[in-house]
Amino acid sequence: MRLPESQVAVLEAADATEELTIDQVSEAAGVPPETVTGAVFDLEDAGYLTVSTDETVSYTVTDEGETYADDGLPEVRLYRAALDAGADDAPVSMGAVIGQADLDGPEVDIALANYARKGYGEVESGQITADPDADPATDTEAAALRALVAEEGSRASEESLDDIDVAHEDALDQLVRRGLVERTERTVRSVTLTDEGVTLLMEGVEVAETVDRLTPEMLASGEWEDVEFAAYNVEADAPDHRGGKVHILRQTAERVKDTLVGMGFQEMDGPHADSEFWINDCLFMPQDHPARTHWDQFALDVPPMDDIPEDLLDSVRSAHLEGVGEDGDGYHSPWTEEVARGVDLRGHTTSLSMRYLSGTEVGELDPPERFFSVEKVYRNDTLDPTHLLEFFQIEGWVMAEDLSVRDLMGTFEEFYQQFGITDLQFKPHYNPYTEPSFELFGTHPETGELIEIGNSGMFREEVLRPLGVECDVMAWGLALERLLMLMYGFDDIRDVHGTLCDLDLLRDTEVLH
Ligand SMILES: N[C@@H](Cc1ccccc1)C(=O)O
Repeated sequence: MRLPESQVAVLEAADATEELTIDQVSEAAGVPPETVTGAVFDLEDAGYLTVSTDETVSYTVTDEGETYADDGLPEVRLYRAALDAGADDAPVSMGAVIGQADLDGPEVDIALANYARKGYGEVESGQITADPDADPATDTEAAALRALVAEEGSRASEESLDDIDVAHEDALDQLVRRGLVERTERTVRSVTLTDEGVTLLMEGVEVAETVDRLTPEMLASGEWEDVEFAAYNVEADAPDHRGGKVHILRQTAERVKDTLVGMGFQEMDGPHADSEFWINDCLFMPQDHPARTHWDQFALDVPPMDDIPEDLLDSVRSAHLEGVGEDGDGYHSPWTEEVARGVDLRGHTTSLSMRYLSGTEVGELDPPERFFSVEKVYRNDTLDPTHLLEFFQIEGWVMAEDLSVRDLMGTFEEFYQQFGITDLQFKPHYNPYTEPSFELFGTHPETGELIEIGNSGMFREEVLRPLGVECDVMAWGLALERLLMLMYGFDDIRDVHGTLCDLDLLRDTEVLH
């Protein structure tokens, strides 16, 4: 029997009675583990080997963990110092106890974060108490850490931890969460020779000369006709290689751009830090509107913007003070150029729509016109699963004669359908700059919750006339991150942004065009 070299090496290294892991076979046969794995699958298919699979978990103590294994966990040190200071009798001042516990810098926070959780006592308004019944000797985290360090080379399998009687899953989980221990999961395959395998070896196997790639020389010489090619095993385990890739948010932004370009839109571009004039005043937002305070927007301490066209400044001021049209009425509140020229981080990209609609970016517009942007905006929001201080807005507008809300709804349906979202819901809404206005909702694929994905409406006269626009304009601002949530089913925006992001989600998600 003739077999490829790697298979012969594996057969010869394997045993009929003793299970050997791929690594052991690799070492014995002098063949790399990936090659062994490939050969093992082929030999298993041919019936010469059986393969068993074992999932193993191993734990490694980190440098920080090593330090605490020597010096004691910060919370335990705090407890001992608190006892020494008599905090089991009456509350004692924190400052002195921390000094005594010899905790420095981040250790103080770590001690405080774990002290009450583990029942060592309470910390309140600078005073610390110690529970006299708490016992550091029964601290399962400390015990698990010691046991792991005691294991040779700081490595241990779950079984050996069981033996040392500290394998409380919770304690290990906590240590992992605290960054004191790293957990590694691995699939280990082991092989044994089958009877057929033994028979085959006794009958004798020879190495078949196989060729793993076709070369120009082989083609030229005609040698390719006589050689035997090795089959590729596409199921073999291979080491993971993780290259860099474009962030899924960026990839989706690109897809959104392509989609809108396909729908006949042109892209807008403009400053992230812009005057309040373009961000708010053009949008008929009164200068004393609650959204125009530092609670919502980030004002920048920079010189005022001086290149706002004078005639526009006048027409917008007049819209605010006197209103637009015969029956128009302005806001009866102050309007100053000083406020209008102040510079903010834009809270929406509707500032770009104003710049373009006013004719200052691409000149006078000739309806029908369609523009969009997919750009970052900044808001002084409270961080939570659906809000960040910055996010991407999909801004867009269509300028044409006789538009109606049906056109707007139809546009959204066409747009979202291309991302597989077909269950849009619309809710009447209020914006100072659109009438009518409505918010858009979609259903989260995992939680089933309705989530807001955008805001839209028909720009009102008070916005359009000062800009010199005579026909209708329908417009919107959609949240790119929310679209992403509906597409990929994550439910915390921090999974894709910032330090808490879900790396597996970012690595494994494929954005298809
Ligand atoms: N500026 C709005 C979106 C919007 C744009 C244009 C018209 C209507 C609404 C927002 O940020 O929520």
